Amino acid sequence: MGNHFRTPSEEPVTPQVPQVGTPAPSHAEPSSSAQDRLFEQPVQHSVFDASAPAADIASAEGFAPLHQGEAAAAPQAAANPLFSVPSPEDVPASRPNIPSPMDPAAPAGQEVAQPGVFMTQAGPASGVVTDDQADEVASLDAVLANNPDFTTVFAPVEDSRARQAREAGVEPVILMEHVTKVYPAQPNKPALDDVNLEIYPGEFVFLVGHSGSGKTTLLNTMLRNVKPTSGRVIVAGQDLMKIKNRKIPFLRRQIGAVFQDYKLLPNRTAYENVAFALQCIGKPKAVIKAQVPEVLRLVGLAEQMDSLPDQLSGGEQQRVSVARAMVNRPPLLICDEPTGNLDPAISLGIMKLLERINRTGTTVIVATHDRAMVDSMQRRVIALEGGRVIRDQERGGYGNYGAF
Ligand SMILES: Nc1ncnc2c1ncn2[C@@H]1O[C@H](COP(=O)(O)OP(=O)(O)OP(=O)(O)O)[C@@H](O)[C@H]1O
Repeated sequence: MGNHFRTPSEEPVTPQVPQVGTPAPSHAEPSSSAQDRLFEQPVQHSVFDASAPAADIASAEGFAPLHQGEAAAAPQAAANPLFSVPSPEDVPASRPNIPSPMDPAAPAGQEVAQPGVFMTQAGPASGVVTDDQADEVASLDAVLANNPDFTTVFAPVEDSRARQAREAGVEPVILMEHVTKVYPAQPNKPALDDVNLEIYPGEFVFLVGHSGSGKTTLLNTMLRNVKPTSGRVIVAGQDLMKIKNRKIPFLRRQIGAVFQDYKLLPNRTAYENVAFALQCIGKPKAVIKAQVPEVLRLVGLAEQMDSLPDQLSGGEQQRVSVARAMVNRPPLLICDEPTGNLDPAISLGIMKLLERINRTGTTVIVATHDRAMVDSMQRRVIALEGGRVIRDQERGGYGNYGAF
């Protein structure tokens, strides 16, 4: 997705560097023994500590290969203070800053419209909401809340989770402030237009919107593949507008990336594709030998390690790609239409896999056109339109926009 009008002279803005998810050749930075030691320890993850062994994931309850059945249980993230943001299940679906129809009405003339809020008239000039009006709005709210399609149309821009995290002193993994991107080829049509976002550790976020609404550009700014025209992008404490080129490989090794077209090396086996990601960041052979089979087992490909990509189905190839993205245990996983080439049943498996990875504490961001998936998972949804965030909903569905 999202390769419109790209020219070699424009993107990427930084030198090609090895990164998890985009294997690069052997000029990878040498390993440091400290990093390797860290990699081999049972880790307390920092937001940007990419080093937990895959065995940690395996030990996470229920995080088993897909074919081994269901029941992924609670995440281990709770044991980790840095991943202590409440899970979506723990966060009340209330809408704190949104006036309830049961609240006393604002004095006449002082009603403040909020974006996306289903506003009602405040009632008669006296400011009193009649019981009938309150009942009507309450029942409509209930309908909206229970129907993803309606909910997404009328949903408010919510910030309760962000506020909770902020109050708890947790830093966002991703912070975007007034981010605008104008590609030279389209000077009058910003691909991103004053985007403000906070994404916290452990969140699972869907990014939706029409084709061309800016999803890929937004993900690319997080990876520093695209440098915004203006604004501020902080990823795990690194200011990407100021980061030095030589530090970008370190940034990217903390971010797993999964793409619609898998981006596997065609002449390498599943094992070799995953191993290559570790080789690129200088992991010792012993670590690679231990980690790669483990992570392939976790994605249910224990039997296909020696298969070349063209001997695998689309879903299996995508699982190799997910394995490659997660083998270094990045705290952040960015997925650009990971199910775009897959049929619905296979897509479901990939999404379950991503959800399980998220349950181990990894922040997962998924750009998708998969309406059914977004509706069924009811996670945080950020909707883009014309490069602007038009909806940021703590738990939502796909909505009536963002479809093809
Ligand atoms: N390298 C580029 N040069 C010029 N314009 C670009 C470039 N990349 C993207 N655009 C434009 O920026 C806008 C956003 O594109 P982007 O690929 O981010 O959208 P998207 O939501 O990911 O779309 P899709 O769902 O089709 O992948 C579009 O108008 C697109 O044509």
